[in-house]
Amino acid sequence: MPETPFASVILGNEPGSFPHGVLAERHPAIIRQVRDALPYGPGQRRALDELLRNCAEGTVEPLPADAPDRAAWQAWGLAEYAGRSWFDVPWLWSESYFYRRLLEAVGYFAPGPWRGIDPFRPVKRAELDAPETDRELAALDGLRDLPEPERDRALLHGSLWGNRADLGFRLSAEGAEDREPAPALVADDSERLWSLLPPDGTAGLVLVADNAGRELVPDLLLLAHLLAGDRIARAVLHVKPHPYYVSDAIMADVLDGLERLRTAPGAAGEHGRLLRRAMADGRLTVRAHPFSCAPLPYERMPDDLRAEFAAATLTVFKGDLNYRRLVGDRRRPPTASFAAATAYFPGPVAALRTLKSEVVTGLTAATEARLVAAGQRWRTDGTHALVQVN
Ligand SMILES: O=P(O)(O)OC[C@@]1(O)O[C@H](CO)[C@@H](O)[C@@H]1O
Repeated sequence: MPETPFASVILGNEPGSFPHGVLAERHPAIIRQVRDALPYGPGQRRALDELLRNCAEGTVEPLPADAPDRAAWQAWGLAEYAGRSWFDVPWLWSESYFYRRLLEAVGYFAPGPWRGIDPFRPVKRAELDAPETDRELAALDGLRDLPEPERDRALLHGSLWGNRADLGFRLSAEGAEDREPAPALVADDSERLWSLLPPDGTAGLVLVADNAGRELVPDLLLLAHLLAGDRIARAVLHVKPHPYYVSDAIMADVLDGLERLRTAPGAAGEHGRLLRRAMADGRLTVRAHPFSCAPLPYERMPDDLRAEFAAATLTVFKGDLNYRRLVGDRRRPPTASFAAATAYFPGPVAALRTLKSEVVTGLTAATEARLVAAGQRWRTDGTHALVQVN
């Protein structure tokens, strides 16, 4: 299936641009953070130092011959991009491959004791254990007596704004968490979103998750709320098959999040226990598809994933990176149609995302003009959000 033909693919080779800053500054900062996070041995430290040098000045190197996912990466573009500068290949590709190389450096895929050890786990755990998470969970008790539409809205917005909790983003956006979110969404199709869940409660919802911790917890609460009220019959939660973009959720993070909920007092604990039952009886399943960490737009998804999304009543994509992959990581005007950009998608689809990179579609000209009048930071500073549906 061809990618949307208009608008050029974003590269990271323009000094001063946001993508360039991610490759030149955020990635080295992530390596330094990982180096300090766990007691890695000399071999791992050497490999991390080598990656630090390579990602700033060097070229994309192939994966080792025995890497389990070598064939997949060759097909995803490595065959074409090996030997080129990290800055001259599609930005989305370069970022994804950076995380793959980071896992290589710490021995995540190699036989031995470090296999499967998440280098980002310490930062993810610290966030999940933070007192802010307790406060957010306690706030759920205040929703009990609200009318249903208000509770719907609160839980949807909890999941939406939970996307600000993104540990990679915070590394290069100091104080982002403390900045007030903008009062209005730049696009709001929430009514359409709710209308896609039929009142007979038969819907199957797919939620393509983004970050662990303080984003995944409100995602889980939203699913629990929908299952508890028989608004959906079943849910599938897609997480990443391995650590990615610092705080993206993997299965271990789902288990941590569920445990955090199950052991919380009040309504949060009830939601957690409901989710445990839903997992036991198959109403809630978790998937970790290899394509979830692919360096490609969803337009190029494999057939099995396409069939799964086609069968869902609604698929919800969370977060900035999933948005870039959903609409294509291309330079489009913000008024380009979201419906056209997602026309390839095999079923009803929604995006819940705070804006942390420049890709955006579906804005009205008036909204764009209002935002641009105050500068361009709205596109990347995480203070604005959208709910879009096709
Ligand atoms: O997908 P998320 O967690 O909402 O955001 C991911 C992000 O922090 O990383 C990318 C840049 O590295 C951008 O897409 C965005 O800034």
